[in-house]
Amino acid sequence: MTRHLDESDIRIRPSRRGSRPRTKQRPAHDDAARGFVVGVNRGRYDVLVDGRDVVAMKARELGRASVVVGDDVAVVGDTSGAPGSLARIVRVTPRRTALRRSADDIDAVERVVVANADQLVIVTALADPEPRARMVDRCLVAAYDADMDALLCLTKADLAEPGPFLEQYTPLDVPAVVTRREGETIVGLDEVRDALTGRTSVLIGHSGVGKSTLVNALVPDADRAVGRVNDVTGRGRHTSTSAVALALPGGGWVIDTPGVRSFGLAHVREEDLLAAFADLAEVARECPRGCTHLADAPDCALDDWIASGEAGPRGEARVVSFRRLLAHRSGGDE
Ligand SMILES: Nc1nc2c(ncn2[C@@H]2O[C@H](COP(=O)(O)OP(=O)(O)OP(=O)(O)O)[C@@H](O)[C@H]2O)c(=O)[nH]1
Ligand SMILES: [Zn+2]
Repeated sequence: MTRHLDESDIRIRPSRRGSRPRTKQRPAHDDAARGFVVGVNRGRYDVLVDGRDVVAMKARELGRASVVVGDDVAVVGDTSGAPGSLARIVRVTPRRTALRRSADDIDAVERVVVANADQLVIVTALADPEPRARMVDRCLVAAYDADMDALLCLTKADLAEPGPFLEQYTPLDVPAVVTRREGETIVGLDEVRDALTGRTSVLIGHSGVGKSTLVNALVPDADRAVGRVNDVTGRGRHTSTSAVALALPGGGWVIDTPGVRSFGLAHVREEDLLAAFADLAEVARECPRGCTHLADAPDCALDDWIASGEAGPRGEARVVSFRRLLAHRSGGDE
């Protein structure tokens, strides 16, 4: 890993650059190591530093700033990773993406759940349990709000055809991978692996959809990847509800979110979601101020676009899908 510079580096660096040696009195931490947060456990952070699993706490100077799985951090102190050692996180690099949730659909105070992930993998069974379109929509909203890509992972195709369910997402261009069980093997894993390799992916899904089955197939030595998990499949796998990052053998990370089954989306504004649909955002520039862009919004430019025929069938389908997502921000998962 290379040393990086961020704003705080620049701010604290003494102006007389050439004239080191380092003084003892400033807390600049320019000797800090760079780390990647792979787990959070009751105020302790599992941080990967140069391939070592280091346990760290937040330095007091970070105050109430949050540190979450996926964060790129600077650590000082004992970064040996030796048993009983404890390092300190002194800095969090500005996040590229931030997956957020509100406590519920009314509480607009959100918190970040995972940082810097590239895509949200929405794991849904095609049957047993029945797929929940509304929950998928809500995950899509969360992904787009986070500036992440979305990937549908439809499991149990041995029990039901993916076609009808998948069609709902065609206008949104959500990519999908489909898996099924044949005897003891899961077919379709290669496609899943291709979609995940080299990227940081957050997996989310309701209980019973086959998420653990997937994680175990993708990360055979999930235990060692984080250096602290003792039972990958059983209960008690993670006593906390926080996320954990597992290294993929071919590169990239899978972030499992055992406690995160749904998202409060109160913090997501129309414009946040609209930004993920460049074509619609362009049209909506003509909207009246404060337009909600919902079906009942007066003079919404999206309606004119459809009425004029300019949108075409595909544009119209996109508007309908976009509005469905907007509407599903509230009202829970069911
Ligand atoms: N028919 C079928 N069953 C599957 C498939 N994938 C997983 N299962 C079964 O579905 C059940 C649930 O799988 P898990 O991997 O435990 O599901 P999970 O989403 O991790 O659920 P929790 O562990 O409760 O969070 C298990 O009995 C699996 O064997 C599949 O592709 N087809
Ligand atoms: Zn509008």
